[in-house]
Amino acid sequence: METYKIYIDGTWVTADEGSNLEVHNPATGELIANVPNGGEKETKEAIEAAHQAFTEWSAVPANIRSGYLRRVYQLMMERQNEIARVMTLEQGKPLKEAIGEVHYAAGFLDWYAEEAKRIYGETIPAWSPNKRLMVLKQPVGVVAAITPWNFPAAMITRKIAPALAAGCTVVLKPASQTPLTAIKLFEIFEEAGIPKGVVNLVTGSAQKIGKALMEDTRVRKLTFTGSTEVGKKLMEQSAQTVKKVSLELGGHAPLIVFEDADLDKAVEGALASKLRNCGQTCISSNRFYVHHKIKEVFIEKLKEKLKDFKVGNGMEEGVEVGPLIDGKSFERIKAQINDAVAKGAKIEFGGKAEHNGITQQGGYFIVPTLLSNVTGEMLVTKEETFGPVIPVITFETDEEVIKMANDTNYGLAAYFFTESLSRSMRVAEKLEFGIIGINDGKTSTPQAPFGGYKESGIGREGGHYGLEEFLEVKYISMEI
Ligand SMILES: NC(=O)C1=CN([C@@H]2O[C@H](COP(=O)(O)OP(=O)(O)OC[C@H]3O[C@@H](n4cnc5c(N)ncnc54)[C@H](OP(=O)(O)O)[C@@H]3O)[C@@H](O)[C@H]2O)C=CC1
Ligand SMILES: O=C(O)[C@H](O)CS(=O)(=O)O
Repeated sequence: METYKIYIDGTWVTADEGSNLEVHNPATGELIANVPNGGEKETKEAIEAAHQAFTEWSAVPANIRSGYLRRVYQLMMERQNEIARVMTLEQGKPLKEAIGEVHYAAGFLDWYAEEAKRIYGETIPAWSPNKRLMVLKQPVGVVAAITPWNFPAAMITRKIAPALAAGCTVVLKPASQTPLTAIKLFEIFEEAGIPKGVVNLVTGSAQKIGKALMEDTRVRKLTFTGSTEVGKKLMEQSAQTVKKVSLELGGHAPLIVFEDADLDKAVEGALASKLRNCGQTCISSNRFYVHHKIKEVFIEKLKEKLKDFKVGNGMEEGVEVGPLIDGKSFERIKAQINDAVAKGAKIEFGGKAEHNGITQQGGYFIVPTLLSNVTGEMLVTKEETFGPVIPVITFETDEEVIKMANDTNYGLAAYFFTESLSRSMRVAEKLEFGIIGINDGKTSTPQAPFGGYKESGIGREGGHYGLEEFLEVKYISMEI
């Protein structure tokens, strides 16, 4: 069994106490690797390394920084199969989807290699003839990045690429379920020649690492993707030293199928948004609002398509829906299905929780489950599902469905299908979500701003917006 190391100040090291964290394959339950169980000591060493490296790295000319990012992009694309295989082993997503994520993740390096060269300031016409006013954009400093297990590569590069482009240095804590993909990326950062201390990787106790990062005044920025619950905790902790924060948190996306929708397009978009990563994404549609006049035909079309989806080990050819990440997720989703049925929902497809039992060398699989007769009292319409469950709720008027769609504390993504241009603009403007898909269930791309309203987060990642999160604005007034 291989035991990996963490990367601090340009060196691969073990954890001081020598203890390790186990990494398991969610499709089989088997132990696949050990990684260091780092804590306060390793985190402080990583912060010191990033702090020492910041002065030099922030002074590296933008085109040189851009060159480093471009090299990382090239290496990621050259090693995409190796990275994808590790990702499937530790996270479970089908290999084809893992390759797609590596391309998505590398796309942030490609985009920010260019953005690094365009961090413009400005001059402002002064009101006094003997003054000159200007604005500089400068890197915020040492960045703490904490990432989730559902996109083990993309959530790292979506943070590290703009941070390095801006001239910041980084300490990363990846999710404990998926550290191996992070290690692969740091091998590439090292191979690309990124100077020591600029990027640092610590695996281990979330609480200890998080506390050390949040308490340290040298850390000037927190960028986090994960649950709203943890995001709130980190936001509280970062307030003690007034860190800048970017938070990409939970979601509960509505997907609306209007009476005039192209139903084949709607079915395709619904399944794309729902079954990507086995529904374990914050922008997965969680509530399917279907106009009452087309509900039956929509459900029949969905059922026809669902029959084609093969559930299983992501390493197997043709598998399109892998396992859930762990037993906790499995139990939550089973409870949501059982709650819905107990309150009158009908299982139109799936519902079988194929639980081989992780203790008996099995994984946690749930057949994509289509529920009809769903009402607002059911857990599936309130709690983030993070799994392959499709609850269908009917509606009659535009006003009614917009009100239902907005009735959540989340505000990350929303989708709707209609062939009407005027309805598209009216509904898009009224939906209280940061990401809107119109006849489109696959919205994520490196060049666009990703982020949410309300308790889905603060700030944006991707596009030129993502760079601003790592920059300070300095105003200079000069008397001449
Ligand atoms: N917005 C999004 O993109 C995502 C949202 N989620 C939501 O979060 C739920 C749970 O998923 P999960 O990955 O466990 O998300 P968490 O929010 O629990 O974990 C996300 C990251 O935060 C770390 N973390 C957890 N607690 C702390 C803490 N107190 N201080 C510092 N870091 C901490 C985790 O480390 P460790 O792994 O060591 O616990 C992990 O690296 C999902 O069911 C879903 O609802 C999940 C993934 C992505
Ligand atoms: O599309 C994406 O980038 C992911 O859905 C991000 S998240 O689910 O981890 O927020």
